Amino acid sequence: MNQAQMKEKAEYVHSVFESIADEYDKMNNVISFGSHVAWRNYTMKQMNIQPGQKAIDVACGTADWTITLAQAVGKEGSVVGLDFSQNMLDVGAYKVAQKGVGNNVQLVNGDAMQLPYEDNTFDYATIGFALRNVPDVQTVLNEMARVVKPGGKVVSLEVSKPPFIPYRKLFYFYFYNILPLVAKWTVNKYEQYAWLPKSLTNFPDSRELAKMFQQAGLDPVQVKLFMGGVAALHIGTKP
Ligand SMILES: C[S@@+](CC[C@H](N)C(=O)[O-])C[C@H]1O[C@@H](n2cnc3c(N)ncnc32)[C@H](O)[C@@H]1O
Repeated sequence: MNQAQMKEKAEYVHSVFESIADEYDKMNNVISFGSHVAWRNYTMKQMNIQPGQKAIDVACGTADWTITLAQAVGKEGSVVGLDFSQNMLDVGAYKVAQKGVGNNVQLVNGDAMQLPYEDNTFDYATIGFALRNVPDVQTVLNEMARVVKPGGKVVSLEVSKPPFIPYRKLFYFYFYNILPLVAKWTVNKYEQYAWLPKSLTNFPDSRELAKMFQQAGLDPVQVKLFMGGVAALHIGTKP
């Protein structure tokens, strides 16, 4: 992708999330049949984050993962939730206040492609269901690897491509054909949710993504597939 195409993608993605912020949480449950909650819980167990640690949740959206991280690091720790959609952050800010974690959460309007933090700042950098949306996956992984400390972890939870081809085709049928219709019936939005499957088309599969983690200097890289590979967890450690 050249600079102009990356700019165009970022502007389009920004407009999509600005317009779906209010129903994002509801649709997340509908689209994944609620499974994303179990995937997120599993991920947190694997991360084994400790009280007092520092984390950044990149492209945090409505702050679900940010809040879970804040609860895990406790009062002595701190969490930044960063996103470029102010409407998504506003929904997140309401939830952060409701959950009573406002003291150790900072929600920041910023770009995942250029994190406004110094090298070696955080113990964890997470990104949930958002790598597909960024203009350049490698740049974002490099940025996340840059801002974690040596020994820190970069963690991505993302929709993926099932390795077993017949199952992949079945999943694609649901993702490309049924899902936008479900969105139309549920929240009367088709175009914005037709973006979701499109965002997977050129996205790397779980093996390719693991290589990109390695290219960002992360080693080892653990990979776990969920539901036969419709979603994948990648955890890379900064040496
Ligand atoms: C599908 S939502 C995921 C939200 C949240 N991480 C979650 O797990 O529910 C994708 C988010 O990525 C954000 N995003 C996409 N590109 C971004 C970028 N370049 N910089 C910052 N945020 C970005 C969008 O605004 C949106 O909130």
